[in-house]
Amino acid sequence: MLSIEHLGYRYPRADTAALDDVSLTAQRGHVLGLLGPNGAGKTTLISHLAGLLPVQQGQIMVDGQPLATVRSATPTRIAVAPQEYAFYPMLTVAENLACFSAAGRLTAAKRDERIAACLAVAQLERYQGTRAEKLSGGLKRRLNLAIALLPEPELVLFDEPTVGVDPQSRAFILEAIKSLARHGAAVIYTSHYMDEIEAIADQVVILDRGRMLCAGSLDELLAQHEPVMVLAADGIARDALLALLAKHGTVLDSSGQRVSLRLKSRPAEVLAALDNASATVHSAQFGRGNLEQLFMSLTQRSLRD
Ligand SMILES: Nc1ncnc2c1ncn2[C@@H]1O[C@H](COP(=O)(O)OP(=O)(O)OP(=O)(O)O)[C@@H](O)[C@H]1O
Repeated sequence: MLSIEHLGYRYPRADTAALDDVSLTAQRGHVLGLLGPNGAGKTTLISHLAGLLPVQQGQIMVDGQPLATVRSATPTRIAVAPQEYAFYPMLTVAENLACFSAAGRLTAAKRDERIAACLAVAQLERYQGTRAEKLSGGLKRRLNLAIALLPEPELVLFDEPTVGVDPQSRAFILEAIKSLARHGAAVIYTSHYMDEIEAIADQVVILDRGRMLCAGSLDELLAQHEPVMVLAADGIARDALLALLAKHGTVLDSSGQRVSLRLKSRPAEVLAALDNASATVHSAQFGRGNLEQLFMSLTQRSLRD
């Protein structure tokens, strides 16, 4: 449905590009997860799709037509749930929805139907009469979600919708977004939480400093990389432990005697080497890595830096 080709963007007077040669596609019925640390370019990408930034380099097409053409012909096909709260704080939940549905040029009959449906999706029925400014952080995010969904968009963009949200609302928002894709929308979801991307995304793009590091399904991405071992050992000095493990792979992360290692050797060889060095292994897990470890192995940095 959406195809971005070789997108590049540099903010006025910036030294480096915020986006550099980014190409991706988003399909109906799928969630595309855009994972990257602070400053990776996620918001810049979403801002392009929201029509807030002009295309400087490359192109963005929706069903074969330039995005700008689609946006001006049928603006409601694409919706954005931005990072900021996008509603009127002084109005109640119901008034906000009425106001945004009027702005979305829905017919009166359709308007009532959509308001009811979006209240239900965001489970905000109980809060219809509450002024938006009085809602908790999680409920405010849910109001953002309800407003974004009012016009039944075909492509929905979520820019870190769970920032500052309690765990219950977070789980709820993720589930609502997944169900949106199940009902046929194309969804782009940005986050710097790898567990959210792992939970929600059918396809994953990892962005860093404006560039795409890799793209594919979660399984494809994780299968391309060597397995990871996470172990805790003592009876051996930390420096000696790290030096020993460095012979068997790349140390991704370590804290005290707990180490994550991208393996080059077989796990049994690592355990035998530790045994020979009189180390006591308290726990060892072996398997494919996660997105955080993949990011670290590609950049030698943490997603959370
Ligand atoms: N208005 C602006 N003017 C100049 N540079 C900007 C502007 N907005 C963002 N940038 C820069 O562009 C780069 C990408 O920023 P962007 O906000 O898109 O990243 P992000 O992945 O959304 O980060 P975060 O997770 O912190 O929201 C960063 O280096 C940032 O400093």
